[in-house]
Amino acid sequence: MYLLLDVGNTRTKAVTYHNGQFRPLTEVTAETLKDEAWQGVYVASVAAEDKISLLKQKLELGHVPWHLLRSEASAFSVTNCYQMPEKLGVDRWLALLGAATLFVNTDLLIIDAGTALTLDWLNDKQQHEGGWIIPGVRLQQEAVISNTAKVQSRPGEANSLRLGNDTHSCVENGALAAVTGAIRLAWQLRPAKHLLLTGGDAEKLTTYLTDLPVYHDPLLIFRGVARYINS
Ligand SMILES: Nc1ncnc2c1ncn2[C@@H]1O[C@H](COP(=O)(O)OP(=O)(O)O)[C@@H](O)[C@H]1O
Ligand SMILES: CC(C)(COP(=O)(O)O)[C@@H](O)C(=O)NCCC(=O)O
Ligand SMILES: [K+]
Repeated sequence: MYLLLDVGNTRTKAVTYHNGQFRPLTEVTAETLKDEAWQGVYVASVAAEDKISLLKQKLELGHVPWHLLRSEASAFSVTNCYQMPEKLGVDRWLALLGAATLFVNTDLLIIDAGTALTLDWLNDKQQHEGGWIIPGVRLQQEAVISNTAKVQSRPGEANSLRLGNDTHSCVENGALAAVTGAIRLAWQLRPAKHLLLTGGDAEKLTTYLTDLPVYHDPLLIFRGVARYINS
């Protein structure tokens, strides 16, 4: 049994991996992990470096081998287009590797709706063609709130594209419009066979993209991690 961790800028997601099966863990504490004989911990982290050593201590898993994954120029017949490949967020790299297990040699637009919203294109030769990074749904709201005097709102659950009629609804719905608008522009500029969506806001966003071939997969990054375990 392996423990897989995806450490993002907002929260840490965890799954167990055994015989090709993923099982999400809702609680990740020393107490909930202590009874398992872990074969290894695989970590995809875009957080500050010191966060991992703290996590290792906190989870009391110092005796288990930890593997910190890094973005590469190429692996598993997938290529990374960055001139400095290690600079591509490892979550984005693993999402590309995960996507290529679901749809082999297929044009894909891969979107991770996390703290930031990342959009990456993978072509049918499994070459990463590049992408975009924009503020995610919550950051869109925070950007306006923290840089203006009179938008005294608080980031909330953006749940509608209707025209707002007070500051709060204008900020919330505007954030959703910015994100879904960027996704639609991405699709218009360069459509693909499928639009793969993952991340904390993925489920919410699918509601506004029902006319596009959206494939929602909460495990996308972990599918990428599993390729390193199986290799
Ligand atoms: N239980 C939750 N805790 C925190 N954020 C959540 C939760 N469920 C959905 N979200 C949404 O997910 C976003 C973070 O997505 P996530 O993929 O976890 O980010 P990251 O990978 O950057 O840590 C938040 O901005 C929030 O809108
Ligand atoms: C773009 C990201 C911040 C997204 O991370 P997240 O919002 O999901 O926590 C992360 O992939 C990252 O730090 N990337 C490094 C820069 C790059 O990908 O070019
Ligand atoms: K992420």
